[in-house]
Amino acid sequence: MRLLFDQFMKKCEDGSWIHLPSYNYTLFQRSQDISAFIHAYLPTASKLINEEKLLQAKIFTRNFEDGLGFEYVMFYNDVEKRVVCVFEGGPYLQGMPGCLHGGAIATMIDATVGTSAMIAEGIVMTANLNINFKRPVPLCSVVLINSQLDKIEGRKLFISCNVQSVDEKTLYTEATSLFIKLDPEKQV
Ligand SMILES: CCCCCCCCCCCCCCCCCC(=O)SCCNC(=O)CCNC(=O)[C@H](O)C(C)(C)COP(=O)(O)OP(=O)(O)OC[C@H]1O[C@@H](n2cnc3c(N)ncnc32)[C@H](O)[C@@H]1OP(=O)(O)O
Repeated sequence: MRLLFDQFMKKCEDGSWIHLPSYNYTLFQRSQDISAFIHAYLPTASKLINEEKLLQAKIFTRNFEDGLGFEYVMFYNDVEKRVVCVFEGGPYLQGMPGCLHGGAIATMIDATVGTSAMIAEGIVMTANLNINFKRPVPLCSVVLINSQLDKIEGRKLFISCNVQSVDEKTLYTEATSLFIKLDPEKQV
């Protein structure tokens, strides 16, 4: 993983790729920011959310001890509208023995295509995620999640994605997704 990280960091030197910052925190630093966001964009949901519990909120993929869960780093290429995630699923993400849980793969795909969508259009939500699991991903192996922004139609963003082995010889997973840019005028 370190080797791949270094290779991508090298690609960042000429500015063609950007190393996306890790976000081991909520997207908001202050509780008022979280409340303001939810009331603005998710007014219906906000009525059901316990504000005290909200203070304990953490990003799902950053909640395991180092090396045990989701280990990943993302890079972005603006010209190609691509996000690449270098991902190693740790031992706590096991599904079938020795294999990564499909839900963990789906989570990382969602996070990668979601990052693509957020970079393109800001506040978005996943409306649809279609995944074909073609080969089992070995637990604790490093894989590349490649996402590509295919098109934007109004508030809709179509993003495709695949998960491959580092040598690109094995295609583990393919996915397509639809994200919707949230409209604060709508009562979602
Ligand atoms: C350069 C450095 C920058 C660094 C930046 C780094 C940033 C990193 C930040 C971290 C990123 C982390 C990413 C994590 C991503 C996780 C995302 C989730 O899990 S989210 C959690 C999981 N997701 C949720 O919980 C979402 C729950 N769902 C919802 O809230 C709502 O359904 C909605 C908001 C998605 C759409 O509602 P609404 O706004 O009322 O929209 P409408 O109903 O009006 O539809 C608009 C159009 O879309 C169509 N369309 C819609 N849906 C579908 C569909 N399924 N199928 C097909 N089509 C669909 C619909 O037909 C219409 O088309 P048209 O007529 O215009 O042609």
